[in-house]
Amino acid sequence: MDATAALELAEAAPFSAEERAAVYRAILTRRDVRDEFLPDDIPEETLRRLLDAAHHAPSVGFMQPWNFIVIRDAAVRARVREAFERATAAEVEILEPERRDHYRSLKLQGISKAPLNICVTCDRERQGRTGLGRTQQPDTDLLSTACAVQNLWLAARAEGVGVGWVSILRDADLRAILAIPPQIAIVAYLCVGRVARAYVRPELEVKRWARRLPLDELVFADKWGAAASAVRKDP
Ligand SMILES: Cc1cc2c(cc1C)N(C[C@H](O)[C@H](O)[C@H](O)COP(=O)(O)O)c1[nH]c(=O)[nH]c(=O)c1N2
Repeated sequence: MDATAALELAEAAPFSAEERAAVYRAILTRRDVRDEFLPDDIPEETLRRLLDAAHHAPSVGFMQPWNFIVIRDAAVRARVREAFERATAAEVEILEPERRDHYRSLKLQGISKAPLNICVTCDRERQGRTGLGRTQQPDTDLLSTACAVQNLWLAARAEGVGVGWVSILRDADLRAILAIPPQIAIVAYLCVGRVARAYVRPELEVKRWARRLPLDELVFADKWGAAASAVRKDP
């Protein structure tokens, strides 16, 4: 092994029971927040920690393809909100007729209520047109950016900050409103703000739109479709 690199290895022992519990608590109680935002601004230090958590996500070839457009301007958010309304109208049209009223009753964004919005983008050419790990799987830059979003989302939970991901937005609308150049992909539009309360279960489950699938039906052993009885329910 490269002796200089070996000097950079540090112990990677398991966390203490308390630390582990905190990590799993963040994972299990993270929610997509739409309506529980408080109006208080997020302190700069907190925002910086959230963005730094995102920036420490894994990325293909250590590409770090992300950028974060932090949006506080109410006028910009109002334009995004209008774009959301247009996109919702289009989405409702393609739903089965019997689900349309249910869909319309759901709250699916907090664009104006949250004091802060963040648009997370992916520069698809940050390391040239391909790069380590992307030759066969070119979309791994987008997947890396999604990892950054998840890091931010989990860190936000620990900070008492709610995050809601809004994808009911036409790419062209967001691109025009935020002046995003063509080679940059839009990955996520997030509503971000302090929250005092959050749903215990996913809001879409509480409101009977969907339910959590049983994990056991999703885990296979060795090949697609083979039940994995070896994966125990209670770790
Ligand atoms: C890529 C992507 C895109 C969206 C979402 C999530 C993700 C990962 N979610 C949130 C989604 O509805 C939510 O994660 C699930 O319902 C599960 O709930 P919890 O996140 O566990 O609270 C979401 N929610 C919403 O109200 N409007 C939206 O447009 C979207 N879009």
